[in-house]
Amino acid sequence: MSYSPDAAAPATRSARHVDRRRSVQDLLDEADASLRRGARPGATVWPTGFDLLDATLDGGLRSGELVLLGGSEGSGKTTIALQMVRNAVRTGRHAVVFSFEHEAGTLIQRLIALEASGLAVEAGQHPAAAADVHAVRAVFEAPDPDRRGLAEALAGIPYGADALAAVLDYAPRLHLHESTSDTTPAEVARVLVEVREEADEPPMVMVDYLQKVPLDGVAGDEVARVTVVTETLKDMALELECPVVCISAADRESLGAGHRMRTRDLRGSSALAYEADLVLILSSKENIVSREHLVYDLGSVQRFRRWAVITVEKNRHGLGHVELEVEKDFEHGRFHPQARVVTERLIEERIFTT
Ligand SMILES: Nc1ncnc2c1ncn2[C@@H]1O[C@H](COP(=O)(O)OP(=O)(O)OP(=O)(O)O)[C@@H](O)[C@H]1O
Repeated sequence: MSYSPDAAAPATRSARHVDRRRSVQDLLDEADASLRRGARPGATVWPTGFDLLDATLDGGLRSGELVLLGGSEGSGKTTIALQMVRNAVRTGRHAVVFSFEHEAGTLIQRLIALEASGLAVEAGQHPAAAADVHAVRAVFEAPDPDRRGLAEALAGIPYGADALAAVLDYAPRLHLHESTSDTTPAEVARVLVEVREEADEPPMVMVDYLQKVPLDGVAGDEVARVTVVTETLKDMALELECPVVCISAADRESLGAGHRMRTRDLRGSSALAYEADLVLILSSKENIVSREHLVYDLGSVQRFRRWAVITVEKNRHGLGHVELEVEKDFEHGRFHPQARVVTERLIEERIFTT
């Protein structure tokens, strides 16, 4: 399988599909030969690491899939996507994060805090016993007159040294790309081809976020641009056999009071919904829980605020319209990995705005 960065040019889409014709006989022979070689004829599965989400997705994300992750500002889109990437690289896989939003240093600090929190839980402690993102950032930003280096500096905060060791375990397989207005789809493809060759396997891909991917030479408005970027990223996922997880911004109107975000609210184009294999929408629970759960229990808003609801809006290969919830631990740049099915009734439109 080869993939040229030139193939990211939109005009080549239909041409490549003509060459992709195969008879069912050929495909079955190939699957048979794979099994006889001890290889896997089906798609590679990438567990997200969130137990119930993986169960809903028959194991996790698949090579060739375009996954859209939407949600309101600050709902935790970067956090959950980075955690999925971290879960993949921890199992020995490779990954590339194209970050138009955050600097690499910020993401690394979040990863160290995430590991610290997980280690505290493993040791039977509350996550709060571990250094949080603020404490990790302080280590990175403090002068080190004794020139002790990172490991020793992090040893000064709870679980810091072990958290660094945990990150170092997967660090060679995780690539962070500080993306800019030069990071066109062709550049994304070039980087992915490079990583795929180095790793000798397809990497998981995260794009934060889709509407920021620039396009040269495509006339028209944002709808036209988002359509081409979405189609191109889907093609890339198929050609390079990677799962591509794209964070997607929402239309400004949908962020207003009284609205529960849906796939149709993702900014730019109906192509987003058509091309995606999986659409996940993240919401803070207190914004979308039905009124009766709020009025009789005054403490419930505070409790619901600790939880985020992941709505599986589209799932091309399985059950859709599933509502799961995960507990936030944003102080440590993560969610608790044990998800639950939402038992409260959720609303279509948001009722309370505070
Ligand atoms: N150190 C921290 N302690 C507590 N909360 C934090 C910390 N850093 C970030 N947060 C909060 O964590 C939440 C999730 O951040 P994240 O970057 O994942 O959100 P997002 O949905 O990607 O946001 P955006 O749409 O603004 O990019 C945000 O509400 C943010 O305010």
